[in-house]
Parts: sequence; structure tokens; C-alpha cells
Amino acid sequence: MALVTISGFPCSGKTTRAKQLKEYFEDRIQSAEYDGPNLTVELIDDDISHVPRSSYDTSALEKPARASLFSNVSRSLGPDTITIVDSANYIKGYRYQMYCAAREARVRVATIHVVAPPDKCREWHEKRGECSYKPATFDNLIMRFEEPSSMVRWDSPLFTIPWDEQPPFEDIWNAILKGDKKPPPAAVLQRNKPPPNTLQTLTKTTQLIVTSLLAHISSLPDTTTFPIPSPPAPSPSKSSGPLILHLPPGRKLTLSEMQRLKRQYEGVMQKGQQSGGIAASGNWTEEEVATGFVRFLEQLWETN
Ligand SMILES: Nc1ncnc2c1ncn2[C@@H]1O[C@H](COP(=O)(O)OP(=O)(O)OP(=O)(O)O)[C@@H](O)[C@H]1O
Repeated sequence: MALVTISGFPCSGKTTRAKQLKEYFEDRIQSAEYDGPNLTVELIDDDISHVPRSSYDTSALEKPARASLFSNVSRSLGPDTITIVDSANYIKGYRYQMYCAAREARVRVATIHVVAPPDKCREWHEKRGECSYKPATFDNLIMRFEEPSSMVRWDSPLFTIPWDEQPPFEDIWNAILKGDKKPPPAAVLQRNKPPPNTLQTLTKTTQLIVTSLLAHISSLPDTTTFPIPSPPAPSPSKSSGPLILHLPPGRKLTLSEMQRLKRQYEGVMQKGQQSGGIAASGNWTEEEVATGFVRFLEQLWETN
């Protein structure tokens, strides 16, 4: 359903806000007025991703830590989940990466910037005692913080929550439930590929026709027609008669010519499928392939 990314200075109150949001979302989901899908709220944070505060001491430690958090986030995203990511999320490239994962999962996004002045964060950090950052790491994280911006698509919609104000719960709820869904990246919108056995039907049917045609010609060298065997052609009882291929007059067909024409026809069918052609539905039957192949060959031989 949605990805909610929390971002902020170290010890700025990100977990405090994340927990408040989780509680609010769960209350809404359980309320009598709620008539949406059955949603679960998942909180993904540094602790469950096995990312201790010391991971931020060096970039060598931070890289795998971010990867671990990212893989937990990706796994959590889904149509029935509100995923809240409670971590520093201070690098805009990293927020972009999560935004892309959300687009691929076709879920809505929202960014929460938890704002507290550095001195306040420091004061809370000293009071907290446990789960501490090294002083240099704490300062570094503040210095390197890349503030979210509502001007960039991966941070928007952006909700800024000052330390001494209540979060705009209702607005955030509406954004993740009713806001625009960002379209998945182009690379994810693959063209409809024919189902695997459709390609198999195509190549198997054309191969059967080519093989039996060449056998037919070698046993009846003067023949001018070839009745397509059934299957793949419709059986005579179902239609007006067998499907007949009219052969080019005055010349002998060879295996290499037929193999080339077979490949050519298969290419046309697959291109047609991609651009909404004969089998845009993605379902070729043996009959359709056989009828199409006969028409293709006859038209070609007529014009050459
Ligand atoms: N708005 C607030 N008002 C007063 N105290 C707060 C506020 N937000 C957080 N604190 C205090 O600051 C401390 C750190 O809060 P919290 O764990 O939510 O921060 P954090 O940003 O998640 O920290 P970290 O960077 O370590 O993950 C807590 O002890 C909490 O009580």
C-alpha cells in the first residue's frame, strides 16, 4: 500500500515519530469507519536490520548496513502493508533507491522529515545514554545530512514535523491511502511477453508444417497443393475442409528456403504480438499459427 520514509538528524526523534505514526495508522485501520483493505503496519528500523549505531562510524560499515535495511524494506513493500522506515535515511540517493523500490512494488510513498535543532538532538542524545553514537559520528551525520525536499519526486509528498509540534496525522494518512501512485519505472513496464508455451506453439506448428510439406513434395514431386495435416489445421469436420497450401508453380521448394520462410514468419508473428497484431491477446492456437503461415507463404509466393 505505502512506503513512509522517516528522515532526520541523529537522535532527533525519528523513532518517537515512527511509533506515533504506526499507532495512528493501526487505530485508523481498526476504526469502525475504515472500509479499505486489510492492512498491516510494519516498522523497519536499524535494530531489526541488525544495524548498530556504530555502523555509521565508517562508510565501509555503513554500506552493508544500508543494504540490510534496504532488503528488509523491499521485502516488506506490498499492497497490504504500510511500511515505515525508521532510520537516518539522510542520503538522497538512498531515499531515491527506496522510492524506486516503492514504484516497482506499485505502492504510494510519503517522506517524513523529523526536525529538531542539533543542540536539542545532542541534549536528547546525552540524556538517552544507551544506543549512543560516537561524538564524531553524531557530528558527521548532522554535517552530511541531505535534507529532503518537496521539489524532488522521491521525497514528495513531504511532511515536515518540527520537534515541538504534532504530526499532521490525517494528511499523512490521506497521502498514503488516496494519494497519487507513482508509475513504475519504464524498465519495469515490460511489454506483454507471449506466454512461454505460445512461442513453443508457434515454432512447433511451423516446424511440423515445414517437415510434412517437404515429405509431401518428395513423395509427390509434381504436386501443386499441400493439405495441412490435422492438427495443426482445423479438422475437416469443424470447417468446410482441410486447410490447403497452394505451392509456387514451376519450382521445387528446398529445406533451406522453407527454414528461412519459417523464421521470417515467426519474426512477423512475434513483432505483431508486441505491437498489437494478430495474437496481441498473447494466445496463439495451433490453428491460428497454421492458417497465418499458409496465408503468409501464399502471399509471398504470389508477389515473387
Ligand atoms: N519531540 C520530542 N520531545 C522531547 N523529547 C524527545 C522528542 N523526540 C525525541 N525525544 C527524546 O529523544 C531521545 C531520542 O529519540 P528517538 O529515539 O525517537 O530519536 P531517533 O532520531 O530515532 O534516534 P536515533 O538517531 O538514535 O535513531 C529519546 O530519549 C526521546 O525521549
